[in-house]
Amino acid sequence: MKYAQIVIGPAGCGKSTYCSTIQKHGEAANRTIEVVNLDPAAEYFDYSASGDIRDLISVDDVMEDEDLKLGPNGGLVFCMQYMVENQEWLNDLVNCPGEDDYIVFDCPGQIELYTHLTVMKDFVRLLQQWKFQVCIVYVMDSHFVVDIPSYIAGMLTTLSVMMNLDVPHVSILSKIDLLSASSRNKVEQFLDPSERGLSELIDPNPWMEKHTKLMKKIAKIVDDYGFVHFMPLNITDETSITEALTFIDIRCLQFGEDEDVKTIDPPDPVDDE
Ligand SMILES: Nc1nc2c(ncn2[C@@H]2O[C@H](COP(=O)(O)OP(=O)(O)OP(=O)(O)O)[C@@H](O)[C@H]2O)c(=O)[nH]1
Ligand SMILES: [Mg+2]
Repeated sequence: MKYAQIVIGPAGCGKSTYCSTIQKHGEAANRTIEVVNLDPAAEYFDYSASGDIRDLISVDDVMEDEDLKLGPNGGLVFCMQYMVENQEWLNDLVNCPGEDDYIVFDCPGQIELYTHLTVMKDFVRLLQQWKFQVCIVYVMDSHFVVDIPSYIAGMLTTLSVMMNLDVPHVSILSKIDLLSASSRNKVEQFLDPSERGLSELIDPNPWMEKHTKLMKKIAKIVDDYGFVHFMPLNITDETSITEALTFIDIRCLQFGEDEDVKTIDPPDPVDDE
């Protein structure tokens, strides 16, 4: 079996940093984790890439094409589509890296690629056809989830990606090391709410009664179904990196487990109400 983490998330959230952190962590543990750059507009990353979409096509190539007349965003989508249509090149790319078949794909930061366009779905299906066990690692900057409404909004974005891509999934909260102590406490509270759940953390707002009610309902659904699993990642703390990688390996990829056991546990059943 082969394993693939597809690392996605908004621009600047820390995807490339996550990839290099995981690769270095693997090296220290004597484990080979290949990283492939799939961002055709990438300018800087500090991992050692065993493959790079820019060897096939780059956004600059596309934007210079006088027939296509595409800007940076359209150009990027074009590059991704071009890549999945070039299956032979892609197959060589995923077969090329070293002996171990554990690949982390560093993807672009354009959210539409994951929420409603089909190109990443096509990419996932190709990897599955090539016998990869695939999971999505959705990176989210923890600074954007330090209050309850944004935390819930973050969950909903993650949920829409989950529904579009339809493979095991974890959300990594990045840049935890940069949070103030009070913001870190808040995030910890959201991640591990009391038994009464996330919905109880929402303060009533008399000026936005309807809005508060809606948020409580959404939070209740999130509580009940446990749809989205957020995992904090502090890249300065080896224990935190180990915890994140272990969660992904075991819960999302079944890496290192018996070949027979390949299913993810369904969420706990809830009553219809
Ligand atoms: N301290 C700290 N800095 C981080 C962390 N994650 C990312 N950064 C910094 O945030 C900036 C953006 O990080 P990248 O890893 O390039 O983000 P990205 O998601 O790959 O960005 P795009 O590819 O442009 O979408 C860089 O300056 C990183 O050094 C983190 O967990 N801790
Ligand atoms: Mg990047």
